Amino acid sequence: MLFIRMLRRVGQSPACGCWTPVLPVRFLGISPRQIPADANFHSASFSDTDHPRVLITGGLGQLGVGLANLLRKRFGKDNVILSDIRKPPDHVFHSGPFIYSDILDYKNLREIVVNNRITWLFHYSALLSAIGEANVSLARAVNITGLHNILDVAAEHNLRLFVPSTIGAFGPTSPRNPTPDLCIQRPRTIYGVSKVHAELMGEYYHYRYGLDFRCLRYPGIISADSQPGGGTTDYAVQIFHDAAKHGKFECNLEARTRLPMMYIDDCLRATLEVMEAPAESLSMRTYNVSAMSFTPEELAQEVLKHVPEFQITYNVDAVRQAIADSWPMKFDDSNARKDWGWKHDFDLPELVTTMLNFHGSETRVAQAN
Ligand SMILES: NC(=O)C1=CN([C@@H]2O[C@H](COP(=O)(O)OP(=O)(O)OC[C@H]3O[C@@H](n4cnc5c(N)ncnc54)[C@H](O)[C@@H]3O)[C@@H](O)[C@H]2O)C=CC1
Ligand SMILES: CC(=O)[C@H](N)C(=O)O
Repeated sequence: MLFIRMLRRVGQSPACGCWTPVLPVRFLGISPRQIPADANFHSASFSDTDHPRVLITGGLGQLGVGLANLLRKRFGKDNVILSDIRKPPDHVFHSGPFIYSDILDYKNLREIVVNNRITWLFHYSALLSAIGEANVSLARAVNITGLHNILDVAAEHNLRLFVPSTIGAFGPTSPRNPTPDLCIQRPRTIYGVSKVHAELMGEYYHYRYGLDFRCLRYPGIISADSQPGGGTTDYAVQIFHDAAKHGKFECNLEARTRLPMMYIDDCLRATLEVMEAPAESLSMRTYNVSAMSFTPEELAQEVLKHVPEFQITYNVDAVRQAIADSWPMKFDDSNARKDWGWKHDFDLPELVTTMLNFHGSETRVAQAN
């Protein structure tokens, strides 16, 4: 009887159309994860004056360390825990809290969340598009089973959860120029399939259990001081290194392949902004974000303005090319701009100047030593 009375209290919220989480998830007979009866339900929330306690999974990849730096500046060093299954380099280990966390180990995840009173979770662990095609079963485990663990731990402990999606969540039957937020999504990679799954599961948990799920579809991200982890857009990172060091670059995509891209500072700022946006401003839970779109040929032209001897040649990788040909050429991110004021800072000329300045100064230091 008690259970039935409690169920009756679960209502429809007029603002978001989602189920109000009157009941802790474990009281619903259809809980996302069976929790032992004696377990505490940690509805860890923080007041506006407190800082969130943050966990970043998969934090040693291309994006995680930069995100930790940004969040630590905002919330304090000790409030942001970086985690991964790999051993951190010295400078990362000494820059703030680091912890081992395998997202496939649910008990380990729960222990970390409880012991550290985590309130915000940024879920960065994944196998990217190209490496995912080379190892489908691992990609399925990490990107899909791992995500289920993350959703459950976030729902049980009332966390605000950020999961990045990607331009790779679209496929050849999606409109490609531009690609809106809502359209056909039939990706042909395990990476893309797992990211559509993440978008849908996150939104389901939001409407069903009241999980504060937030998701951005990132374009290809370009960073100077971190290496990409096996994606289709990796060429747009490597080109700067090779241009500064060798004055030439061999590209694994065709010259005409147009893809949406973004400088890492814009990407991480967008991530923090959507996490801090008032819930009422979010008309959706998954947004496209974009900054620029270019082809290898156009990028090379811009590099040439700074490195006059620069030469680009092409040695196309068939797997990556097929993936790129199925992805958006240009992203429509008007909803992000309208709802929570998204605005990028870096267009192609600023990106190229910034990247070459970084690599140029690194090369000069290396030559001097
Ligand atoms: N870098 C980019 O251009 C884009 C990235 N994204 C998304 O952003 C997120 C972060 O991307 P990157 O940093 O580039 O990825 P990355 O591939 O560089 O790093 C992923 C990290 O996940 C970790 N990992 C793998 N298996 C794990 C496990 N079982 N438990 C815990 N960690 C595990 C790896 O050790 C690695 O450090 C990913 O979800 C990715 O899909 C989305 C679009 C573009
Ligand atoms: C765009 C992405 O998601 C990633 N960089 C990849 O190329 O797989």
